[in-house]
Amino acid sequence: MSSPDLNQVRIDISSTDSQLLELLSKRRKLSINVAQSKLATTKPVRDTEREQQLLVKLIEQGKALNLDALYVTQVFHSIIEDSVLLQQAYLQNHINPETVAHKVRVAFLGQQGSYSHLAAQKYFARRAEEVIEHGCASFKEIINTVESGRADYALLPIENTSSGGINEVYDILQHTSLHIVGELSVPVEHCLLVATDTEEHKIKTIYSHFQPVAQCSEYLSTLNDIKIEQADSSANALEIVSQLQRDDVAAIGNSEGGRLYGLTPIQTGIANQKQNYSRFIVVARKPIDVAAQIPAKTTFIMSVKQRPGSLVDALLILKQNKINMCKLESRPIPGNPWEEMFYVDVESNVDSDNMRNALKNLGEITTFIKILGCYPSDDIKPTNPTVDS
Ligand SMILES: O=C(O)C(=O)C[C@]1(C(=O)O)C=C[C@@H](O)C=C1
Repeated sequence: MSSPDLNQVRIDISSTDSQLLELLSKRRKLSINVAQSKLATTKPVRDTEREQQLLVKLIEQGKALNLDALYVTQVFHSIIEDSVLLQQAYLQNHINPETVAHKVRVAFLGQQGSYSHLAAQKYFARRAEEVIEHGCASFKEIINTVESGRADYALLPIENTSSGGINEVYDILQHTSLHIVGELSVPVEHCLLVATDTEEHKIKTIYSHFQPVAQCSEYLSTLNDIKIEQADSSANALEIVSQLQRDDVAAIGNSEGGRLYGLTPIQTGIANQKQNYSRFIVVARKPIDVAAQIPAKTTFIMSVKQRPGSLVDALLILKQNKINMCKLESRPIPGNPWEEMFYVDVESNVDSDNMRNALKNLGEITTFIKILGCYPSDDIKPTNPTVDS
């Protein structure tokens, strides 16, 4: 048998890919139709039972076509995630028409290639056709840029799965007039990046923002005689190393950002936790409404009376109203030694009856309470198909 002609096979592959794209686009239009129908019925966007039925059927059909179950599941998890995000965006635009914009100005920490820059690109890819980027040198500058109207949104990293909460951001939230309008989690894959053809044992100085240093502490402790030089951001570290062009310096950063500065990774996956994620919040001058069909989160801050059990009493109010708390952080209140401000994230829409009731009751027993924002939850967990094997 003569072997297939590569050029012809490639032409056939390209044509099949075009058909796949057309089908994906057709499916997306159907997702919008679903969203329109849910708008009228207020049914939730997510229907995991339907997803499970879909996946089981698709796995079965896939088997008959020689496609393995894992592959089919992965492809359709990604298709369904897109469908959910698309529907959520449609419903959010419908309920907040004033936020629909062709062009948005976004402030973030650092410059091109920083994790915040990559997160901003990811978040706004679905929300605006044009993003005007506004890199800032500090969190204060970011907040100021949005408060003064020079940018529409800011992205702030709030916590990381390795190094925990970012205190400076929590403290800033106590005083800003901005509101949380969104969140997103991005995988943080730290690498050791270099500008020349060098090796790990030759590195004497590592440039990095202090957060990656904390997140990679275990790897860094295995290196001998290393000096850590602090940079303003991860991207700033990449820029310095790119300018120095030395065999004995390296930066901690992500490989995508490194590419922008002509750097190559010599070690990958150097974070303490292999599943290293950063969660960002998106803030704006005006609060938004969250459609009832979408899972929402509300963030509020509160301080309680200095007496036994006051925090427990506050949390019991959430329990009595069947509200799940997904985060609790405490930070000192400047000028009030040993008093704490509590940051609470709950899985609830601020406009729901339960949440209104809880906030009313909390108002009666707390010494201070302020809602920082209500926003769509970023957490789209893939549905598990029940596969009989
Ligand atoms: O069928 C629905 O209700 C949809 O919203 C569509 C769809 C899908 O894309 O297939 C998306 C989200 C739901 O969780 C289930 C299925």
